[in-house]
Amino acid sequence: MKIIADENMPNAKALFSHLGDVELVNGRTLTHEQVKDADVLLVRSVTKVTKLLLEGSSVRFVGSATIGVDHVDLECLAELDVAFSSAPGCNAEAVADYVFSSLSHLYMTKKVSWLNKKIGIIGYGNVGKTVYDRFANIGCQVCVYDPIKEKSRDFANFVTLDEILSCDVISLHAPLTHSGLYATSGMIGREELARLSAGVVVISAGRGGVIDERALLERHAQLDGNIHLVLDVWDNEPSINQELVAIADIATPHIAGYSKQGREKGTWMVYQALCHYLRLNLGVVNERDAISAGWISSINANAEALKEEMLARSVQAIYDVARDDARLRYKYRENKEKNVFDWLRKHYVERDELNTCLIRSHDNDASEMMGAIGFSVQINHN
Ligand SMILES: NC(=O)c1ccc[n+]([C@@H]2O[C@H](COP(=O)([O-])OP(=O)(O)OC[C@H]3O[C@@H](n4cnc5c(N)ncnc54)[C@H](O)[C@@H]3O)[C@@H](O)[C@H]2O)c1
Ligand SMILES: O=C(O)[C@H](O)[C@H](O)COP(=O)(O)O
Repeated sequence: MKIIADENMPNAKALFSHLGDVELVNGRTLTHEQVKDADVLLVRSVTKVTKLLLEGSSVRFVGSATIGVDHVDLECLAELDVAFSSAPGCNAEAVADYVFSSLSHLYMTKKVSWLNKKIGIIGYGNVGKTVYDRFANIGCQVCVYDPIKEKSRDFANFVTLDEILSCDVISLHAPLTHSGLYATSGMIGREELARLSAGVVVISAGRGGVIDERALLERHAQLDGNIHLVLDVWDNEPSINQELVAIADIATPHIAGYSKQGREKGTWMVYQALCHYLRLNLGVVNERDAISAGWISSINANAEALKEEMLARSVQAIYDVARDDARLRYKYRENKEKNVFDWLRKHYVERDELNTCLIRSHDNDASEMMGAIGFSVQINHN
């Protein structure tokens, strides 16, 4: 069996080699010629899986080690009778870590406070719910807009999009969709942006294309720059708008989900799906071996510090998003790589998730908050 896999898929050779010959390729530039005699195609979000790529090939199974599936033409796969599987939720914890690291950065560098503010989330899927639960468990006033999930029985504080737009922090976690009643392409346009108040924090870590970037630049100018932008996803990646980079508080190259565990889990989930498709017993490699435990470190929570500062400094000890923002700005300035955006992603130094770090504390309140924000917690009774 011939398996073509994106070279940025961690552990692909280690996991899939017992199933067939694994060839690693650049997913962004993949052609029909390269896949035509493959049986299995394993991709990440940079590969457009279309009729053009697959028609006339021997590919029978496509796996995407990602949460988002907007790069895959699912109708075409069904038409060609090609099985498909993605990795729902694989990096939801990583994206939530990104959100809280960004808020930590804004607090520590500009004293932008979020703890007692109104938080609005767009999209209540695996990522949105993880982010929502963290805010809710910390004790924040949090609401969510998800007109599709609202109809299910999930309990959450569902509100209108208008109400979300009046919040102090808005975090976007909807997929990119172009059709249907609730299509998200351009859903945060000029009209919606006009409703944002000065001082708002907007975090975009879902997909580029959900916010209208031109309108965002205009609104930023209208508010005299008094809007905090945290941008991980962009229109037209990998050629991103440098005007927008310049005004963003945090600009990163679509790495919100790039924790070591999140990326490995993506590969592992696709591996499981392929084994299932091939009707193979999954015993050959177990999950414990496929996903790193992380370097379990521990932090003593300092309950004396201000709560928001304690949270911020602890989060930053494990993942400080400023490192990714600085790297992006430096690399674009230096501009020696042909494709800075993809280079940064390919050479990303993964980080561990907050949950790989154990918080030790005598203080119950501090422990509870640290647990709520994503750490593992051990309460010290002596
Ligand atoms: N930046 C990153 O690294 C990164 C990492 C993971 C996921 N993502 C993106 O985040 C998206 C969300 O991830 P997820 O795991 O929560 O996906 P999911 O499929 O579990 O959930 C998506 C949610 O969005 C809701 N939704 C759909 N249309 C909506 C609309 N018009 N308004 C509000 N909500 C709407 C859906 O009902 C669903 O509940 C993914 O589609 C992916 O594109 C980005
Ligand atoms: O959808 C996802 O899972 C994320 O956006 C993912 O982190 C994208 O990473 P890529 O596949 O582009 O490496």
